[in-house]
Amino acid sequence: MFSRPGPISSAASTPGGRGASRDFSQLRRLTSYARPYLPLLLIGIACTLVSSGLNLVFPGLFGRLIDASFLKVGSTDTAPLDRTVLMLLGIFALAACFGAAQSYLLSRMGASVVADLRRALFSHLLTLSPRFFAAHKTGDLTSRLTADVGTVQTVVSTALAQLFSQSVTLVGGVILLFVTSARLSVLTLAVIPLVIGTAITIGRRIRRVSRQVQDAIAAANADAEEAISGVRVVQSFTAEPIEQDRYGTGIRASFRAALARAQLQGIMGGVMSFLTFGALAVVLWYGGRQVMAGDLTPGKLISFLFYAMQVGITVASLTSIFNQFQEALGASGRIFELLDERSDLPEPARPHALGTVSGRVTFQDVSFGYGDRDDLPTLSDLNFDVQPGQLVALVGPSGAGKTTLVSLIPRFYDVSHGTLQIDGQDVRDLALRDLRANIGLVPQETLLFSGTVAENILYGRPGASLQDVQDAARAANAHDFIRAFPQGYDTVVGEKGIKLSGGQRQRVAIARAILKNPRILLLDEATSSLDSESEALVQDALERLMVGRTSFVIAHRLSTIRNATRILVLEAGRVVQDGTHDELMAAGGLYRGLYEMQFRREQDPHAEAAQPTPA
Ligand SMILES: Nc1ncnc2c1ncn2[C@@H]1O[C@H](COP(=O)(O)OP(=O)(O)OP(=O)(O)O)[C@@H](O)[C@H]1O
Repeated sequence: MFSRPGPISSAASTPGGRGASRDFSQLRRLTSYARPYLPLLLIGIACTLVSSGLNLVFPGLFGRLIDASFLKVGSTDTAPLDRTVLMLLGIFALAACFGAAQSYLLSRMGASVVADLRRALFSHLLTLSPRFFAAHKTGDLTSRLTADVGTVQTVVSTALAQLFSQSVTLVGGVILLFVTSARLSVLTLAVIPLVIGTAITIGRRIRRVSRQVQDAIAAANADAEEAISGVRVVQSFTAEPIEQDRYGTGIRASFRAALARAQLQGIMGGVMSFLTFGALAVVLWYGGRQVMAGDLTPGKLISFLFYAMQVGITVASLTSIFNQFQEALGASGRIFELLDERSDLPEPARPHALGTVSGRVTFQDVSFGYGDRDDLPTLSDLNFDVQPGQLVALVGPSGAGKTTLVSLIPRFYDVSHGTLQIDGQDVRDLALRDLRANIGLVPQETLLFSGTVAENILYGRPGASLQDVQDAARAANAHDFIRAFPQGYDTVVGEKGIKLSGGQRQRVAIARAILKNPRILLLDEATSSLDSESEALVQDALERLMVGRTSFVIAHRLSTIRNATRILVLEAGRVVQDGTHDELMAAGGLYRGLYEMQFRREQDPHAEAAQPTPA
């Protein structure tokens, strides 16, 4: 699920001016997600104030109880004891109620904020361009959606609640310490800088090692994800030991880092508890002398000890909350970075209305490069005009740029030079939604989504009637095999459609495109060998799909090439030949060579097995 974190993981906050101001702006941004839940937050804080305040009453009452009752040995008047214990019970009950309300309200706010954040992040991801996805690992993106948002969730829901309650306890506790005994307070508070110092120094190292644990687990997970999704390849190569080794190495690294973290946590726990209890011992020693001298009542000393313990525990937990906040800031940095990612396909400020599309497609002086090889554009000087309803076959050697050309039409990439027009309008002047609503894509690798057959077809036009779905399936030669399934259209296709055969998947994808009814069709014919009956069914469905639409077909089949109104022959990103089958055959050159090679292979599939395909 998680991949190795990208280089951006250094977004974790750093001490110092710029880091601190970035932390602050991140915190502000994070809190902006809490704004819709302000009432929840305010009521939650109010509950926190009440429950923490009530908890602070307990040590004082306890001290009073000791002075009023326990020290009066032999007294039969138990009324003060009864009253105080009743009050204590009442206070504990009230504090518990308010504490529960506080925990629920703040957790609810945290869960809501995080759900909003996840939704915003996912919706935003869907707007980004293929260029972005080519540069980021899926595992890294899903890890931000799950692990990073999860880290923020822990902090927003639990640590935030604790931060409020502990802060109240700390401030109240320190005031009450001074009220109880100013001298003892000074003595006790001298330890606090030591506690904070230890927590911060060791805490920082724990955070570093925690990050190593996370990184190592993320890396191991990325390996596991790859091995599991490619389990057939792993098994067919009997490569299980290699994968076990790879995963084992990652897990060993995470184990070592986890051990180091456990050591540091052990040391921190020991030092903290020694400091806390050591301070209490000193207080007991000094306070005991004051009691003996009659400067302090025993009850007050006990109250003081309780307050000191409360303050000590609060300081320790505040330091751990501080560390959690630091982690959450790092994680939210990774999230905001994605949210700030802008698509490199800007939407026009005032999109032109597209209206009813006839399907004319014009390439004018189009050049295009992916940007990583500036000197070598992938496509150069493309000039052609395709009339509505024409079938254009794209042929050419592997790597010539056929797929790239086709992906410019739905604006998966923007042209580097020139213009690409649909019905005479530059695609960059159209709203992406309008443009893509008119384009149907049937890729070589058919991708179905987990869900039922019907849901997959409906993807083409959500809200279509069952009758429309069935008509589309019929036209795609898919109806009969779907009907033959025990669950019919409700058959679950499995992840990526794994439960269907290759030919069945293709026909469902064709039905989906038919239901969408686009004016322009982009088709990458599958090269995977289907048996001839299945291939004939797919071919027949495709032909029906293409009728009346402008179709660009990355052609692998002779029949498509022959039927095409026009054939564009690409070589190294340029159209080197353009014409009908007959014209190009007569002209000789690359097309004729490719055609004859494929023709020979179709006659005798074994003869040219080692040769590249025409398309
Ligand atoms: N996302 C990408 N980023 C960078 N370069 C790419 C990308 N996709 C393709 N290329 C490069 O662009 C060139 C054209 O690739 P393209 O996939 O368009 O060729 P093709 O003619 O469709 O090949 P094939 O018939 O083998 O599918 C190749 O050199 C390829 O390496």
